Parts: sequence; C-alpha cells; structure tokens
Amino acid sequence: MDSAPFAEAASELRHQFTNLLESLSALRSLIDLDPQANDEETLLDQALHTLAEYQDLERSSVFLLQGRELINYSGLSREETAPDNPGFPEGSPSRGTTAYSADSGLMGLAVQTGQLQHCSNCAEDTRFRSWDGDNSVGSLICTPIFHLGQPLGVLNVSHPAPEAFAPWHEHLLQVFSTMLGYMLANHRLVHAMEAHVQERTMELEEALGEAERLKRRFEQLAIIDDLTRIHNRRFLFSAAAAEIAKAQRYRIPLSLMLLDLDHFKTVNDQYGHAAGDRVLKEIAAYFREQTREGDILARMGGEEFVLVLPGTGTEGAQCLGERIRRDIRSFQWQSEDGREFSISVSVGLTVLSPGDLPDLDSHYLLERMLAEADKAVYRCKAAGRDQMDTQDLDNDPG
Ligand SMILES: Nc1nc2c(ncn2[C@@H]2O[C@H](COP(=O)(O)OP(=O)(O)OP(=O)(O)O)[C@@H](O)[C@H]2O)c(=O)[nH]1
Repeated sequence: MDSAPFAEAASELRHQFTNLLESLSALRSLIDLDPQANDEETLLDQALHTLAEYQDLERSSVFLLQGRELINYSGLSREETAPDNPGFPEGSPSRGTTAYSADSGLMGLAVQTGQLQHCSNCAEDTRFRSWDGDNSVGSLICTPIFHLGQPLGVLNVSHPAPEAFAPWHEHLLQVFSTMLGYMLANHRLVHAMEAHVQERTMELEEALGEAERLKRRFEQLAIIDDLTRIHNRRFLFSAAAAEIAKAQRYRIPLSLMLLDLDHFKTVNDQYGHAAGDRVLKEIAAYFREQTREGDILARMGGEEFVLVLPGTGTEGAQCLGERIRRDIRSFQWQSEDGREFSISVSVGLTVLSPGDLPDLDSHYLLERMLAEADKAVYRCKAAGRDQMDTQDLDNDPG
C-alpha cells in the first residue's frame, strides 16, 4: 500500500495545526496587551508585533479613520519584527502623513462594506492601487476594524508573493481585527474618561480656589469697617487680646488709647451726614498714618476709635496721643456748601506696664483696659473736651 498520500495528509494536518496554534498564540498575545498603559500608536505597534511574531507576513499596517480619510498609524515589515526595531518599513509612508480616501480603493471598500478584502494577485487586481508606485506587493488583505457597528480603521497585511494567503489567514485576521476594534474602543474610552476626570479635577480645583478666595474675602469683610476701611470692633477684640497676652508673657508695656471725637453730632447736624462720613474716613486714614507695624487700629463704632500700641509705655503713648489731639484740632474741613469747620478729640489712655496683673485673662484685661480708657475719656469730656487723660490700670484693681 502506498503510504505517501497519508504522509502528505499528515504533513498538511501538522502544518494546519501549527498555523492554528500560532494564530491562537497571536490572539493570546493581543489579549495580553494593556490598552490603558500606552498611547494609541504604541498600542497598534505592539498589536502588529504580536501578529508578525506568529505569522509569515511580510508587511502589516493599521490605518485609522478620521472623518472620510484613512490615516496610517502603524506599520511593520518583517525586518522590523526584532524587538528593538519597531516602526514603519523603509520606503513606506511615515506615520500619520499618508491619507487615503475612505470612499475608494481596497481599504475604502473594506470600510464601506465592513467585509475583509483579499487581493490575492495585486498585479492583476484592478481594486489594488500601489503606494507611491511600490510594486513589491503580491498579496494583500485589508480587514476592516469595527466596534459596535462603527468603522475605526483598516488592518492591512501584505506579502510580495501572489497567492501568499490561505483562508485561515482571513479567519485569523477577522478575529484579530475584531479584537483590535475592542482594544481601540476600550483605549479611547479610558482616555476620554481620564481626560474628563482631569477636566473635572481642574474645574474642582478652580472652584475650591475661588471658594478659598471668597472665604478669605468674607473673613476680611467681617473684620473691616465698611465706612473707614480700617479694622472693626470684632477684629480689635481678638487681635488686642492676643497682644495683651504676649505683653504679659514677655513683660513688655502695652498702651490702649480710646479716641472719641467731640460733639460729632453737631458735625452731622450742622454740615450734613455726608460731611460727617468724610470726616470719619479722613480721620481714620490719618490714624492709620500714625500707627506702626504691629499697632492695632480699630473703629469701635460711631465716632469712637481705639489704638493699641504693643511695646509702647506711658510716655510714648502720651506723646502720640497729644500729637494726635493737636493735629485733629488743626485740621480744617469743608461742608458741601463750602462752610469750613474743625473738630477736636478726647483721648483716654491706659497702660499695661510690665508685671501688671500677670495672672489675669487677656480678654478680661482688654475689657478692663477699655473701661479704664473710657473713664479717662469721660473725664476729658467733663473737663471741656479736646484733651487727653491717662487712667492708670493699677489705680483701679479689678
Ligand atoms: N456721619 C456719621 N455719623 C455717625 C456715624 N456713626 C455715628 N455717627 C454719629 O456720631 C454722633 C455721636 O453723637 P454722640 O454720641 O452724642 O457724641 P458726640 O456728639 O460726639 O458728643 P461727645 O462725644 O459727648 O463729644 C451721632 O450723631 C451719630 O449719629 C457714621 O458712620 N457717620
């Protein structure tokens, strides 16, 4: 019995079995690619490498659809399948520079019909148009890449010899391009989500920044007097108590001055409320000029201001208070209708000297200093205004 046909059949079977195994290996390697790790071009390059690793393909490339054009994204020739030599085949168009109409040619046909296009003898097939006069293509398969019914591009494999591809090549490429479609869609989805998350994160950061600015603005507004733009009573109570605590701890003097404008009601009554407002603003600005860094200036309310001077004892504070009194007396204002007027101020001073009442709570001490300064102001008013009086804190133990 002639055993040759059996040997031939066995050899063919072995050949087909090897092809099947290699096809499965190519598909398995494709599954192993991480679609999230790379950009689209790298992903396609890696996909073509897995294909070339297991199959006898001379060239392969992927063209992606952009509008009505197919743009080359990845390409590989046999020589380049060495691990450290990825890229386009020599002489073929470089990445991203060649565009084919998606409405014509073999690739166009693949996109339009959604069917694999197999050109087994390119020299004689009228559907085939060579790249820039390249006649080295004998066989070509263009497989459409689709995902959920949407065309994404075309996977091309070619061989210089005609009739190079068998039906199992077509089957493999169809499965391969379907999986490639899933990978591409997955990759785009992940990246679109990442971009979306990044955009939302930036928006959130901007909103947080804005909220922080608004918070600071409101905090600022809460401690600033509307009319004069200097600090208000709320600020005074927290800031001055802290300064008093510091003065007690480091045993340094601290002066507190209450400045109460005299007969301010008369200013409003005689020259108008607008003139009164202007006086308050300008006097606040003048007080600000007189303060040093670290001093606290606040409008207590109405026509009453407070100056807290850390590190300043009785002599320095009296000197400043007297200068302020004289200056204010000398200022001339004008009403809306051109009448000139001046005002005066009564200054009540109290001084915390080093070692004074060290055990008292700073908030309580502040209240006490304000009350003492108020007594001093009261005495000024009673004595005819436009003067300064000092109330010694020790003279009136709480
Ligand atoms: N224009 C203006 N007037 C204010 C403001 N706040 C308080 N006043 C006025 O300041 C005046 C304070 O009057 P009084 O408390 O009687 O004190 P005074 O007239 O200065 O008299 P003495 O303090 O006793 O010298 C009132 O007429 C208030 O209406 C303000 O923001 N703008």
